[in-house]
Amino acid sequence: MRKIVIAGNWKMYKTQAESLEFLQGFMSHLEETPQEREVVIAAPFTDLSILSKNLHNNRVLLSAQNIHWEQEGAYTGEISGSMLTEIGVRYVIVGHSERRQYFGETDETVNRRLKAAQRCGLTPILCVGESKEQRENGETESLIVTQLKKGLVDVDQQNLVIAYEPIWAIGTGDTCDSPEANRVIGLIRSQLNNPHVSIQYGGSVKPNNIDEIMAQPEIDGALVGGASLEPESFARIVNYK
Ligand SMILES: O=C[C@H](O)COP(=O)(O)O
Repeated sequence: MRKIVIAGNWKMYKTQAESLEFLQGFMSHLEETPQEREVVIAAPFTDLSILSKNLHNNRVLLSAQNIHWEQEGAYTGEISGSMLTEIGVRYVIVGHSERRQYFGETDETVNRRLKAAQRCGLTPILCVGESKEQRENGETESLIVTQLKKGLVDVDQQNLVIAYEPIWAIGTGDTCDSPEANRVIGLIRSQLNNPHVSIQYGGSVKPNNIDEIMAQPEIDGALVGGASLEPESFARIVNYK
């Protein structure tokens, strides 16, 4: 059975005070959210602890946006899995295109982070997706197959979510056509050895396109950036029809 997972990725937005203000506006909207939909917020490290203390039930699960592959050590600026699980974090985003583009993330480091997350019981959300240039050159399929093949070496597919995020659709308002997102997600599924892995779509998901995206048979959720920052907008997304 594939789970529906709707995750908001706050990226480098929201102080602690702003994150609590968000919760105040957001939680009441969840009364109408079907129980089987998993709602996740991937907040900056500094917000996770205070959010955890203010989320008194498991209706909203917390995610980090990165994790180091070692359990501890001299790795200035990094965070370990046990530091995250200790404060109640359940998910971690791994291999987001912004980490690949700006911080030197490779399929090999993605693989190490995925395994580290699973070792301490976190569910990783592995991001894959092509750039505009790669799409125009007809490289979408081969790129994604490579990202999966290298990223998933020795990774347990029983505890994994994948997000298909075409880079050209991120933060641009230029959403990938839903049938096309459905097709690529079908291709991703064909590369996996567990048919129950949930696969999200990400890239300019908004209140006005979520219904259409979630109507696609292969799409099991969304990874939402900008539209997850406002309570009403993210609520409309998690409460899609
Ligand atoms: O992780 C989320 C994605 O990068 C999508 O961001 P966006 O919804 O602002 O396009």
